[in-house]
Amino acid sequence: MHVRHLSLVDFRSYETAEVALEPGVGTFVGLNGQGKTNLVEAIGYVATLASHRVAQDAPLVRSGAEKAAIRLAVVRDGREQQVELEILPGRANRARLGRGGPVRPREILGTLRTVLFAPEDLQLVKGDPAARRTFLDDLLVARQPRWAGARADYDKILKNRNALLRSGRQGVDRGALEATLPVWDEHLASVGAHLIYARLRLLRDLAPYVGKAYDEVSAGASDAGLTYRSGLHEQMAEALAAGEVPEVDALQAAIHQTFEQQRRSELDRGVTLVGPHRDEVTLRLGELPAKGYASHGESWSFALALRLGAFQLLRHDLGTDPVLVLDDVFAELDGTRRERLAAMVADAEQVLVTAAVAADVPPELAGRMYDVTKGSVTARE
Ligand SMILES: Nc1ncnc2c1ncn2[C@@H]1O[C@H](COP(=O)(O)OP(=O)(O)OP(=O)(O)O)[C@@H](O)[C@H]1O
Repeated sequence: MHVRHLSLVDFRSYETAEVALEPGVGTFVGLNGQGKTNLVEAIGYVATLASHRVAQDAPLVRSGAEKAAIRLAVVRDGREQQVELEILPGRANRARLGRGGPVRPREILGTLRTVLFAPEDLQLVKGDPAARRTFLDDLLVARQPRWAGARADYDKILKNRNALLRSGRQGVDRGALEATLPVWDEHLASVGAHLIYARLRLLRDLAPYVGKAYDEVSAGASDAGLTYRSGLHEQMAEALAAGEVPEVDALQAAIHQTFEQQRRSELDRGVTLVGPHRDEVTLRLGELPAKGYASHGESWSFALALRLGAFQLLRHDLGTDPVLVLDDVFAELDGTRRERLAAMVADAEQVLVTAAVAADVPPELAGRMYDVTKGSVTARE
């Protein structure tokens, strides 16, 4: 798939922008702070309903404006679909597909698929477990948008269960608490088991692509791997770390069993200690964890391999390429990695690149150039 046109109103630094795009490579070039990343951030937002840079929506709206709008024309297998999103911080966003009436924002997920690689991705390797959980869960949704609903349900259940446990610490009658808690245990175990199951299947499918991408980026046989580390009881945790994918029922039973083991700690601490929100994915190079052991260059290669692995998995699953976005990454890579990356993505249907200096982008990947200067985007002839 590819984006044929991008329109912005009051998004970040843009009052308005109209950008015609083409399949193949498009490179946005401009000095720092001119608005290159803002363009690809808007495209990524339509694909994921989230920014790769900020957790809140307010910074996405041009300072002084009340709302921002992004409109895209997306082409898949020769058919074009219009998708429009209005961002209203503090309120529900509004979405529209084609010429139809408003739809719930979640319904536009799947219209556009993107894989975005940015300097922030180094945190996938060096950062906290939350970054890797988000990577995995975002990829679940990119693969099958219905997982967005399960994720939201899980977050709600977790919030309610935590509130109940906290109320226990604040002196609410423990009898009443212990009568209500099983209801939330049941909800959490049910949705949580499905989420863990989906993550395990995703990891199993993704790992070979990541291993292959790592070897291509680093030109070596490094045995890059992914391991699921679960807070479930010991026997189950060992099985999951070994790459087993149990049935949902078995995972659900394991969550209940671990709740029983952890009951006292949960009541004392007032927080849920069991479930997918406590699990983690570790990245390995051979037997060593990447975090804390990998060199700076190896960490970059791993981050890149995760994104390129995701790209290959989606390409295989969907039968069409997601739009690949390489935001500001060439300046971070050494010459060899730059060239290997360029060779690896050259056959993607659409690659959007941002760079402060055109010379950082390998010439074979430069494609169509766009100059970005404060508030305007101009395609070079
Ligand atoms: N909500 C907003 N309202 C107005 N301007 C904004 C808003 N958010 C960001 N900006 C401006 O957008 C600019 C940053 O744009 P962007 O991040 O796209 O830069 P860039 O061209 O990718 O730069 P670099 O090469 O440094 O990464 C900054 O000048 C910033 O002040």
